[in-house]
Amino acid sequence: MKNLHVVDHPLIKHKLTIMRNKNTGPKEFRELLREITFLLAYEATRNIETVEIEIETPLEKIIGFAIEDKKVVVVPILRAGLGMVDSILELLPNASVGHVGVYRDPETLKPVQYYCKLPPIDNSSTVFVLDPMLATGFSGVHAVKILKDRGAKNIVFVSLIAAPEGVQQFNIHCPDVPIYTACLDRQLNEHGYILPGLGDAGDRLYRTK
Ligand SMILES: O=P(O)(O)OC[C@H]1O[C@H](OP(=O)(O)OP(=O)(O)O)[C@H](O)[C@@H]1O
Ligand SMILES: O=c1cc[nH]c(=O)[nH]1
Ligand SMILES: [Mg+2]
Repeated sequence: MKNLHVVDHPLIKHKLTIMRNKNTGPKEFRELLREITFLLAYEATRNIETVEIEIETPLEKIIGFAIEDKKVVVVPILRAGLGMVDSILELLPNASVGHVGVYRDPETLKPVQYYCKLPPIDNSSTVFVLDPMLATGFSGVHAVKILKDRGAKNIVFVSLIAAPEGVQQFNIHCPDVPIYTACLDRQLNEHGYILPGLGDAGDRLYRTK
């Protein structure tokens, strides 16, 4: 699974364990998703472009670096991806944000798109697609296809938990898209839920069940 980057860190493991606990409520769940996304983003943004800029310290002139975050587009997959946006924008304050609304048909597990609003994207954009759960991978691959159709060449997928089945979908359909995740879980159950997972991320964020 060469496109997979599991960000292995004690802070992430600790926070993810609290998120997985069925007794953790929505306030703490949302806070932890924001915190882990911040830590994942540190790794996922490792290759974004910088330009050299001249500045003056109180002592002398130096050539420093500035990130080119105006070329960055952040795309949460609704709904659950929304819980990751604020924290990545803290690191990339000038990024544009696009939204792709997709839910899984509970029978077929195929993605049903109900919304898409994207800023201008071209082959110089770096696009971070956000979704806490990569289960079958159908929703993620769907979002990546939309972005490629708009001209994106440099796409990074950021998730909290990935299933082997979802990583395999990416390997087949978009092997050029790296996946950054906090954990590779064991497998999917017969309803397409990740085991051990954390349940339905959207429902836990927004208390819809
Ligand atoms: O990899 P997949 O099998 O496609 O599953 C992952 C998708 O399932 C969840 O969305 P859901 O359909 O529950 O919509 P929601 O975020 O609105 O709850 C999750 O947030 C992902 O988008
Ligand atoms: O385990 C899963 C699988 C898909 N979507 C979720 O929110 N959780
Ligand atoms: Mg859901």
